[in-house]
Amino acid sequence: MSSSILLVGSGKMGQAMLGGWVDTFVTPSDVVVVDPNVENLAVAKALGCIGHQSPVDIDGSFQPEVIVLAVKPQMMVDVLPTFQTLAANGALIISIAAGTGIAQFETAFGATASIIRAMPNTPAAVRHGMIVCCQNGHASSAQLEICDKLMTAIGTVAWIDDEKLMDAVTGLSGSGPAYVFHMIEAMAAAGVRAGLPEDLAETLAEVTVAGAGKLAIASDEPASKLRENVTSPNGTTAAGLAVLMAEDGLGPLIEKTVAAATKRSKELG
Ligand SMILES: NC(=O)C1=CN([C@@H]2O[C@H](COP(=O)(O)OP(=O)(O)OC[C@H]3O[C@@H](n4cnc5c(N)ncnc54)[C@H](OP(=O)(O)O)[C@@H]3O)[C@@H](O)[C@H]2O)C=CC1
Ligand SMILES: O=C(O)[C@@H]1CCC=N1
Repeated sequence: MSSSILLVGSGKMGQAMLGGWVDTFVTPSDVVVVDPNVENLAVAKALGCIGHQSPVDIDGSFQPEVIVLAVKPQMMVDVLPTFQTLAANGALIISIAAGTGIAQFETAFGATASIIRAMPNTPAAVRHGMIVCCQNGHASSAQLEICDKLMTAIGTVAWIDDEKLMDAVTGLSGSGPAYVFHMIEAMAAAGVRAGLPEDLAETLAEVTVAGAGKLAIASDEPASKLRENVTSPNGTTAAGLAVLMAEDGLGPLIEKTVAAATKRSKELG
C-alpha cells in the first residue's frame, strides 16, 4: 500500500486493526504508531511498525496520508492538538472513539478536514469485526476507498450517512461482543449447574454461539426461522424458549441493554 498511516493508540482496538492491516495489504514499515504505553507499543513494533511513545519523536519528514485515532474518548481533548501539525497536509482522519462526534475533530483539524468516524468491535482481532463508518462529506473518493480497505481488512463494513445513528451502532455492534461473551459465560455456568464438567460446558457454549452465528450469516433465512428450525413441537427447545422468550425474558433485557449503551455513547459525546 502506498499510503502512510499514523496510528494513535495501540491498545486493544489499535492492535486488532494493525493485525488485520499487516496480514492483508499494509506494509508494516508504512505505519507509525504513537502510544505512551510501552507494552502496547512493543506489540506494534513486533509487527514491524515504527513506534514512538510521543508524537514529538516522529521523524519531521513523516507526512501521514491517514491518521487513525484509537485512544479513549476521554483522552481526545488532550490528544488532538498534538497531532494538528501532522494532519496539516490534508491527511484523512479516522476516529474509532465511542461518542466523540465529527464536530470535535473538525474543531481540532479544521472545518474542511476529511473526517471519518468508524465504530469497529473486538472480533476485528480475528478479522470478523463489524465496522460502521460515517464521513463528514469532505473525504475524497480515494480517501473513502482507503478507509473502506482498511476496515474491510478487519471485518464487514457498512457506511451510514446520519451520524446520529453512531450511538445506536455503538450500543449494538460496538459493545455487542460483550453481551455475547456474557451469554457464553451464562450458558457455560448453567451447564455446570446442570452437571457438566466446566471445560466441556465452556466448549459447548463457545462452539454453540460461534456455530449459530456462522449459520445466521450463511443462511438466507431470518434468525426467527433458524430458531424455529431448532424447536421441535413440545420438545426440549420449546421448554427452554418458554423461559427465554417470556414477557420479562431476553428480548426486553437486550432492549434495555442496548438502550443503556446507546445513552452512554451519547453522554461520551
Ligand atoms: N474496546 C472495544 O471493544 C472498542 C473500543 N472502541 C474505541 O476505541 C478506542 C480505544 O479503545 P481500546 O483499544 O479498547 O482502549 P485501550 O485502553 O486498550 O487502548 C488505548 C491505548 O491508547 C494509549 N494512550 C493513552 N494516551 C495516549 C496518547 N496521548 N497518545 C497515544 N496513545 C495513548 C493507551 O495507553 P495506556 O494504556 O497507558 O492508557 C492504550 O495503549 C476508544 O476510543 C474506544 O471508545 C471502539 C470500538 C470497540
Ligand atoms: O465500552 C466502550 O466504551 C467501547 C466502545 C464500544 C466498545 N467498547
